[in-house]
Amino acid sequence: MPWKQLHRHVGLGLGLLVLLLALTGLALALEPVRSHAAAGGNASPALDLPTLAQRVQEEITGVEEIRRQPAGTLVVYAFNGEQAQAWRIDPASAQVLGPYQPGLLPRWVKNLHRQLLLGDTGRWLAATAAAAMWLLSVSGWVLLRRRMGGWRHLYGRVQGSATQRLHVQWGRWALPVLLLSSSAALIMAAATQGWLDTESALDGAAPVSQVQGPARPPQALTALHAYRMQDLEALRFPSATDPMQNWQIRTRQGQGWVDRYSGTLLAWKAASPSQQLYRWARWLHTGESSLLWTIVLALSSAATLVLGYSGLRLWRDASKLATAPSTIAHNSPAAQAETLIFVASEGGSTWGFARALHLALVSQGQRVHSAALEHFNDYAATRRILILAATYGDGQAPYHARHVLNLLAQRPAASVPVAVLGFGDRQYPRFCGFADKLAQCLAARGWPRLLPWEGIHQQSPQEFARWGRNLGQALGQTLALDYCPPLPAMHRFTLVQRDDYTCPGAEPTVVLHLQASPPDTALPAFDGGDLLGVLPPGQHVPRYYSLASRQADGAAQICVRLVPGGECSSFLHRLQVGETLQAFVRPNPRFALPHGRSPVLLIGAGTGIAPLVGLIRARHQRPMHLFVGARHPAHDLFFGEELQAWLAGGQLTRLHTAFSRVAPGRYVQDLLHEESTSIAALLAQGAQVRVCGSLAMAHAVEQVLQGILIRQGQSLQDLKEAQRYVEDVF
Ligand SMILES: Cc1cc2nc3c(=O)[nH]c(=O)nc-3n(C[C@H](O)[C@H](O)[C@H](O)COP(=O)(O)O)c2cc1C
Repeated sequence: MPWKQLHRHVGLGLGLLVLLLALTGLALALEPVRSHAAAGGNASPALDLPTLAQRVQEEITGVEEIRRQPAGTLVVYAFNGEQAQAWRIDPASAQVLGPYQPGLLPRWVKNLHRQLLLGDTGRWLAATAAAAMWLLSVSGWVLLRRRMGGWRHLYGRVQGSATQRLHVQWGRWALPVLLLSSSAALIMAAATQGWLDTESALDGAAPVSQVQGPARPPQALTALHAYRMQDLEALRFPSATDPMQNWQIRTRQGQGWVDRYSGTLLAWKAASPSQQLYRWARWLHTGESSLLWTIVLALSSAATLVLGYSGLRLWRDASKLATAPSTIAHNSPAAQAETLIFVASEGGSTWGFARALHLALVSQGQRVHSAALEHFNDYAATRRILILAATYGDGQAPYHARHVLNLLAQRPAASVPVAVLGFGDRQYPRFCGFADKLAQCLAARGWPRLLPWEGIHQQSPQEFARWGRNLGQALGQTLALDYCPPLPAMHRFTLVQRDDYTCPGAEPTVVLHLQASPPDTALPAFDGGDLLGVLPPGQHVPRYYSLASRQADGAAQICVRLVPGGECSSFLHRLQVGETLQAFVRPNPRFALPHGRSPVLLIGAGTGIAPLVGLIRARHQRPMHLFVGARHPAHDLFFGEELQAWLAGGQLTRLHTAFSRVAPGRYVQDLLHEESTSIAALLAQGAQVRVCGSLAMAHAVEQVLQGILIRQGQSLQDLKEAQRYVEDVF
């Protein structure tokens, strides 16, 4: 079932109605909290039922009925001569507390909630909103499970943008409650339509007493002693003028008649299953007799507002990103195209890359057809197939392409060469896992390979352009793929300080201290390890640099090595104090440290030290061990002075350094080898590991740590899956 479409269409179509009911539901949930507070003021124990009835009868003339409201408030209805009266009474003494006046505003809100002040039509609309909420909850669960990679990971760390995280985090706590509450609302709506027997009035054929004599006072009615006060819903007194009438009682369990002359039970009618169901539904939906549940309901109503807001933003972002094949210009019919492009995408961004590739090939004079991956096929005219595939969950396919591997495994290979390009993120344990599986499956089935499969990290425009050049070579053409996914809003930063490092025989490096231009209230809060996307003047492709500081540190610090011919690094190296640049912050929540006391192993080399410094700055109050590689202690140990100060102050527990240009010439992986015993001990204590640096360094580090872990009966994959081992690789 297309759950995403269902969730989206119901949310967009009926969202306003659901939000109105959520708002009024929130107001109504606060009302029982108020009456609980009012009823809970008296700490003395409540009277038993016969005593209460006796005292009420003595104190109030013309008593007809005592009702106990779900929150515990007792109301006595009496008819004094010509006038109907209602009094609130104290459950502990039966004394009159004052006249009973239900508030007008809560009644108005209740009407708005139940029938939108529109009578029968409104009741149907409210029922529709309940059904919409139910559908949103069910589809939300399915989508949540899919996004998190299974039920087991449902409450694990959430990935994605701030809005995605907001939607998932609120959703996974609120959904169970919203599902229960909307199911209950549907049952209540069925009852309102008369499809369910709820029978709440004290009526029915009243049995007649067989005994004669004087009527007994309430305390002498033996049957009345059997009922608990907390179960009572209503007790109706027999009429003083009609000797045939008896006592009637209604409790949660059912209703009965007590003989006014003998005090025995004349008849008892237990609540039917549909009445019980209705009671449960009312309890679940209104939380009326439980303060705790009322608070939970109020919170879930508030969550609906947050979910509505974040859902709308997600929809807006997705519709900006998604480029369905129908909106791709020059999309030739599949059977006539020389090049077929198949796309697997969950969030839509891969479609942007596909579109750029499509247009670039069309501009070379090719006939190109782009389609979603589940339409994978080949035709007589097909000369090549290009697959662009994102990875989701834990190395899995985007949902729409979930059956593609089975499909490929069943079909015979054609002689058409195929290239697979993955889109993913190296911080996930299975980088581009789905593209990898696709490439393996195609190779196993015997499809010729146009290019070795490759993975693009974090939608990097540079990596995409490089792959384009390789593809061009394979096709004997020049292919310039100049595409960058839509960027977030830019902010202006001013350079306030620069620390230059020059190392003989190596490219210079600079640490830049940048301050957002005041007053920039729209700049999101950032942490060490998040990324700064810098846009050099006249360019539209950003370069990402890890942040070595938090917003609380006053300036955004980045560490930039000059890349020969690199436009962005050259621009940053030329930047002088007082000059400005355009940049934005991209959150990197996977790299952040989770709360806890377990030790932390920070491993990095070169400019890779920057995000690790950002983590140390956050003063995590836990053992922090830094392993860092550089060329020479005097030339390129970035943040060297700060590191010494943090070591002296205890913010950093141990600092291990390896210098490649100082005899005997060691790298960070050599350090890890030497310290393998202490590292093994830290890992056994549940250490968190963060690694940052070049791909080559990250591989070397992985190998050493894998060796240590195997001796402990663990593997690096275990650590990655537990998100204890996270890499930030460039
Ligand atoms: C919930 C979630 C899970 C992800 N899982 C993986 C993964 O297991 N491996 C990987 O390489 N990338 C993973 N990614 C990163 C995406 O594949 C990457 O951002 C991709 O560019 C998204 O493309 P799309 O917008 O077309 O779906 C995940 C992203 C999210 C939000």
